[in-house]
Amino acid sequence: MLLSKKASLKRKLKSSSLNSSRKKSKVVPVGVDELPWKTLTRPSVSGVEEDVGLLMLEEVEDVEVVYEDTGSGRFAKFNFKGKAPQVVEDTPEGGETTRAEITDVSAESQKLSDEILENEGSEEDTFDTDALPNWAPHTLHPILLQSLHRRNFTDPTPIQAKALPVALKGKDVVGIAETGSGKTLAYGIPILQYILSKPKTKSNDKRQLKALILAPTRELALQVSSHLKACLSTPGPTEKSDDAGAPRAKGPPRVSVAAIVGGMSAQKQRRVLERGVDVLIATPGRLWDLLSEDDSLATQLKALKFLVLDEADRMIETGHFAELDNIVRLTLRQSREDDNDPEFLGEQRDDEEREIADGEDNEDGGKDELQTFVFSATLSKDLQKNLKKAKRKGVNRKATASTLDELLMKLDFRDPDPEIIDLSPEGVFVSSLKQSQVECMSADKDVYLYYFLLRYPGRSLIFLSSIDGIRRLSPLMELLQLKAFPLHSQLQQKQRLKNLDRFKSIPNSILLATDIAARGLDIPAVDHVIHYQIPRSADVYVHRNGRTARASREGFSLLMCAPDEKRILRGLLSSLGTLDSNEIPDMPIEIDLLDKLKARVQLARKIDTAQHKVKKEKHDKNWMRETAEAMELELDSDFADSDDGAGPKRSDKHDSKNAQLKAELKHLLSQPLIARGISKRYITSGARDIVNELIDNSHNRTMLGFKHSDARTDLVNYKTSARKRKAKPEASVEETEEWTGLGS
Ligand SMILES: Nc1ncnc2c1ncn2[C@@H]1O[C@H](COP(=O)(O)OP(=O)(O)OP(=O)(O)O)[C@@H](O)[C@H]1O
Repeated sequence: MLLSKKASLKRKLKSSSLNSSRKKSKVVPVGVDELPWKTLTRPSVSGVEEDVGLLMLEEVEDVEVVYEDTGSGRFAKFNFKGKAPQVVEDTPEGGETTRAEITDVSAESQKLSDEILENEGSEEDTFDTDALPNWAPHTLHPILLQSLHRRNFTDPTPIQAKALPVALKGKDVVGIAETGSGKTLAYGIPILQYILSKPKTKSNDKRQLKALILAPTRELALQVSSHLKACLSTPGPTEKSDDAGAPRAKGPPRVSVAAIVGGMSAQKQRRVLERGVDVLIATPGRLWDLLSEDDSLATQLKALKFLVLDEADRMIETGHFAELDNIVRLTLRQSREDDNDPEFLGEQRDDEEREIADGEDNEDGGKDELQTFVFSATLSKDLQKNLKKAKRKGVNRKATASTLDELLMKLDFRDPDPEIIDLSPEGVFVSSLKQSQVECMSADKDVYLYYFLLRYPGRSLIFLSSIDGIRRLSPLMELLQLKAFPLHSQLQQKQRLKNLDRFKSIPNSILLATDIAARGLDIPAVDHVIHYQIPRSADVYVHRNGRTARASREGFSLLMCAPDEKRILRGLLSSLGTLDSNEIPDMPIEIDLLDKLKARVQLARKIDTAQHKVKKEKHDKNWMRETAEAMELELDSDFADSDDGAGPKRSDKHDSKNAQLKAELKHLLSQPLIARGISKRYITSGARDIVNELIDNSHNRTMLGFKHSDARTDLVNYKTSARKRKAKPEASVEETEEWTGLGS
């Protein structure tokens, strides 16, 4: 049961059953504020409940809620039945605890908690660093170490190992490292470390914004927020051996982290901001909307301690440049604002002048206070060079090479030489990623895709370049009994998060996504990334592929390339500098099975078209009827379409035809898919021996005749046998055969 104490603070009230010892306890009526609330560890997955702007979740046990109807409405009363809060246990044995006493104790408890907050060295603040020797050089706060330990992050990742010493010293950092390499904590830890090392906020003080993290998509912003919160969660009372479940002293969270994104209640987000947060993660669009109506927030931006641009290159691509530019301007200290004055643009300053200017900045203490981090998996080498050159020599801002250069030039880097840490792999892609391609006609892509999904079950993320494509493919997948969820910008935010969570939690599922899912999303164990269309740029290809093979896991990607896309693919891969399309191996496909799958796909398409037609007819008819009613017109008998009961309605006829088609598809789907060379009569007499596979249960469940194998292994085996075939020119006809396509 959820109830709200203050508008912004939600608490979970658990009216639990009493154990025998608790039955002896006195029942005491108390106010909601006086209950012994316990802070809950919140789930780390992004979710609707979690991220709507709540500061914390709390629960309380042993409370009976009694509703009382009075003349002025219905009121809830809370009868506390359980063991008294820790501080209450001091009441003399047998002495009856009155409501007034609890109120006093509650005030006492608040005082106590404020005192604890002022003192260093609470229980949370200890950690045996021997348990994490590889983090020891960074001397992190015990809360961070506890969290790293709990999550089994025994070593910093390479980008963390390089970035942390520099960032913790207060330097600006531009970090480039492969997808899934732990960039979030590379900038997140220095921010949290800084805040945790400051005196704790008293419960009545409004927090001042210390860090602003800008991310290109809502999902990424929410994910960063969950990631940082997970670093701050300390074990709950039940996890502590020295604490027999007694609630701990209540206090504000050590660090408050909030996400501000579009598609969610702006009202709630405004309230969170009014209360004050330490770390704000935002998409530029929503933040700019809120900034334009909140002067105090704009003032807080001026005094920021950290500014982070996560996936900076993507942010400027998505039409966010204007908002981003405006927000970055607000973070500038006075001296740099002058720099950005249009009259100043294009002027060159020599090194000496610049040093003097920097010195002045440092003296007034303004500019020195902001530390800037820019992180991405893809920041071009040219851009990095420009950044260095421009910062060192003074910049001719009119001559910047790209929009991103322009934006980066505007950032308030405190250092003339921000530390550029480039750990992008030589071959652009993580070594644990295997890439493959399949060439086919556009019209055949659905069949090839269906083949791949049946042959290699797992968690597959399919990228399409248009929302229409997703709308077309979604119902098709459903009719083919595959679990597929759409993700695109025209879905409601709640639906987007729900679909993402379903995809995360169902191991054998499919996400049909546009490129809003290409960047930053950390979905555990994505087995396959499939490019249904060739991505529009090399960066997008890198980031899409980065959704698999994360955090040293293995991953697989499949490019589906139609003849008219070959040229684009060649250009895209050559711009990556290291890859030629011939170097991406062809995925082996059992051509013989495609015909069987084709029949299913064609029938599913037919049903979908028919369903769509019926829906459209119904919609048009309703519209006509409503319009006619509104205009007080009578519809003619043709339009009424046998609705007078004289014959079957047209829609009924369509429905029964659809039902027939569906039954046909159901029958097809129930038929086993049997590979060539298998005898249906005597399984032992076919060219392929499948008996052993059936006995040891190693067969593919949907395609009889294949072992249960993964796409990576099949690709490697196929490559090896292809090499052997090349060595022996008498390759079998079967292996070089091509599918003739969907046809009519
Ligand atoms: N030190 C560590 N040890 C083990 N796992 C880690 C460590 N740091 C981060 N991770 C995990 O690695 C995964 C990837 O991290 P993160 O999302 O920060 O990657 P990223 O580099 O930002 O990726 P992308 O470029 O795609 O945004 C996450 O699941 C995270 O929890």
